[in-house]
Amino acid sequence: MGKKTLEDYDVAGKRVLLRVDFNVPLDKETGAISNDERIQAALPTIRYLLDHEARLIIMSHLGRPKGQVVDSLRLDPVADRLSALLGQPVAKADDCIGELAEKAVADLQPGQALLLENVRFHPEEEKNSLEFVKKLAALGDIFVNDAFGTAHRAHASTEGVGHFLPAVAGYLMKKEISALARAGKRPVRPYVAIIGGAKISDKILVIEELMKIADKVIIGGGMANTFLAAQGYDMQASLVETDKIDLAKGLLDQQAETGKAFLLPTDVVVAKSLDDAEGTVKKVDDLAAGDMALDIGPATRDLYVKALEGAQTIFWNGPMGVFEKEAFAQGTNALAQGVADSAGYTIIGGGDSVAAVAQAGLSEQIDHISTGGGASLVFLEGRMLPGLAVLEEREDEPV
Ligand SMILES: Nc1ncnc2c1ncn2[C@@H]1O[C@H](COP(=O)(O)OP(=O)(O)O)[C@@H](O)[C@H]1O
Ligand SMILES: O=C(OP(=O)(O)O)[C@H](O)COP(=O)(O)O
Ligand SMILES: [Mg+2]
Repeated sequence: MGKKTLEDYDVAGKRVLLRVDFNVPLDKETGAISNDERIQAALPTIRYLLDHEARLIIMSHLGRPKGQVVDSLRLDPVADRLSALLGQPVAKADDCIGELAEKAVADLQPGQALLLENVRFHPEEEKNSLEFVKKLAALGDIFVNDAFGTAHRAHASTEGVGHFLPAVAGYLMKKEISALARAGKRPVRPYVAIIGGAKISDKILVIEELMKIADKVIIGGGMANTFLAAQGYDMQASLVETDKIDLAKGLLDQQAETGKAFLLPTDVVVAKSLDDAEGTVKKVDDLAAGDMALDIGPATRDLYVKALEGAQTIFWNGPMGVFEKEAFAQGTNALAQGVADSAGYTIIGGGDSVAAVAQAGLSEQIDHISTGGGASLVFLEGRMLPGLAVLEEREDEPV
């Protein structure tokens, strides 16, 4: 990795400003944490810092509150879960800057932990505004970045503060980079990449690069709908990003020229509402008014699982459907089983994808479960991660 780590500084008594990605999936009905793997993944770093008598100040975002206070995205339940996992109290401040944060930091003793409120309640976080960065940085003496899942964002708490404090990587950051490097520059081939999920505008551009790097690209989930619309199918009420249809057309043209294997659904599971107890299987040219494509269909499932045969490297980000609802989880489950059965090196990344694989009970059979979806895609493309780039280089041998 070539970056300094938390072991390179004496943290005893110091105020350590730690960025983590506690953007955990929440149950759509109850708002409760539905999967806490992102919290668990940061525990080695948190435990090390507390054991070494740091005054630990933890920062994270949760969801996309767009610069406003959104009560359902407060971090109190996350502080409670972290406290339960650690077996010690975790204080919680109701803001990440200003008097509330400063007071909570001043009260911290060595070996104690504090979680600041959702950094995205301030619009300056995503803008990486200098004044906001300085306020955050003033809370700490050392910056540790363990938020691999957000390392592709150049935000105040992931990148900005790194310019004002000694800045080093945590254990999760280090582990993610070394595991993903195996699928990076020289993947063992055949290499199959699978992309699904809902963050279409964020991730569609990455597909162009993946089409160059991977031997086969499989598209499912919400991402597939925009491509199907680009092929001229009427996706009706499905999640489609209309302003990305032209981009998708361009990618399809490129694919036609290169002949690269690029798989799209031939059938989907549709429903009129997310609350429907079961969906209906339809061919992609057969959707009726009000139909939403919420999962890949059985023929597509078989096609995709077969396409994994013989793969030596598999990377998957983004569920094949709305797996949170049983009626639309079959595509994701079938593909998870296919990846689990593969003899190749397998990586599944993304906050929701990780939850989906855990729900399918298959996490143990995957070589690397990455806490980052967007971040691992950017890394595998060979692009720089701003949250990693800002960390100090090691002068001696790389770790
Ligand atoms: N066809 C679809 N229509 C709407 N949402 C979908 C569809 N397929 C998957 N999703 C949603 O995508 C979300 C995850 O997307 P994303 O955040 O990009 O993945 P990850 O967190 O694994 O990186 C899930 O909440 C899932 O319900
Ligand atoms: O959940 C995340 O990414 P992912 O859904 O791609 O895994 C990260 O916390 C980044 O969140 P963002 O995409 O709102 O910046
Ligand atoms: Mg997600």
